[in-house]
Amino acid sequence: MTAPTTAPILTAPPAISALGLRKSYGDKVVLDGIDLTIPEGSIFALLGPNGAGKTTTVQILSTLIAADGGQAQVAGRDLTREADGVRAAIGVTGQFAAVDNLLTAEENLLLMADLQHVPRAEGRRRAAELLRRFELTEAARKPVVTFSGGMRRKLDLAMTLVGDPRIIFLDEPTTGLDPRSRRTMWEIIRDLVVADGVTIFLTTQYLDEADQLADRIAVLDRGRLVAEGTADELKRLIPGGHIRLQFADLTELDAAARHFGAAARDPEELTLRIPSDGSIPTLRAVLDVLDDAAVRAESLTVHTPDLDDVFLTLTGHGTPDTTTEMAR
Ligand SMILES: Nc1ncnc2c1ncn2[C@@H]1O[C@H](COP(=O)(O)OP(=O)(O)OP(=O)(O)O)[C@@H](O)[C@H]1O
Repeated sequence: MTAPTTAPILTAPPAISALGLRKSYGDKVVLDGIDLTIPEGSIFALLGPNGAGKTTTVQILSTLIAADGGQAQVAGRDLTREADGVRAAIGVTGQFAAVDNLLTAEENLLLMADLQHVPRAEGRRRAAELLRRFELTEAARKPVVTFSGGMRRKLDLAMTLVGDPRIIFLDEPTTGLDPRSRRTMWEIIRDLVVADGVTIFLTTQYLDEADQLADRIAVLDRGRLVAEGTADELKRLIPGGHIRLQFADLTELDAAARHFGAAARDPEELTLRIPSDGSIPTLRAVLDVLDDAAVRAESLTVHTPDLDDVFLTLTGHGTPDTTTEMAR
């Protein structure tokens, strides 16, 4: 037998791992056994509707509250036995933010640097760098109370970064922001991973946010993870694809509808929605049927399932807030 010639593959330990996390408030079970493995240098999204248990998960993993059961390691440290070590490695931004509205942006950052025991000169340097990076330099000396929602979120995140954390928890980082500010936040978040190699654990109610940002997504519903994977993997989990045919008038629509038994007919929109996997043979078959029947469609679009479909299928309910926000 010859000795192996290749070096053993060293895989980095996960930034966050959890097994069987549980939490109840009185009779109400909020987390019902959550397992997570999040690799270093990745963006993980915990996606769920209001009240699903997202904030509770962040609060437990960031040592703010204790779980009733299960175990977790964050930055290689045990959550309960080495809580101080966990705190030193993480930053938390979100619904329980530390921004003081009466102070200026700069004062908030310097205060945070002080609290983190960053030496005075280094604190000033980091504050200036963060203000520049988040395009807050001009507003640096203004009280935060005058800031827009987007500026406040940026400052909140900048304050988290003063301590140079390796793992960042972002609890609903773009809730309530207008579409433009959301895009800016997304760019900042992406850049953190690319430029600094940090790990990001974000919670969101927005399917498009998880789709845009996350390497992996877990869907949380009523305290349980109902699915986990990349956005594409999740989309593949479910059927729901269809071909949409648009017609010029009701006569053409009705003529077509007679040939597609399973199709949904929408007389107002003058469309026919035919369940389909979107493959070439099924497309060809649809076009052949239309040709044979001498029916003319104005346009044809193929719809592959998106995260909305996944969410609906997995949880049995939609995310009304998401729909409202995305429709703005
Ligand atoms: N301190 C508490 N005492 C009692 N119930 C609580 C407490 N904190 C959270 N809950 C309940 O636990 C459930 C999950 O709350 P959590 O804030 O984790 O949900 P979420 O997914 O973050 O929702 P949202 O998107 O609305 O922030 C909710 O029903 C909430 O009312």
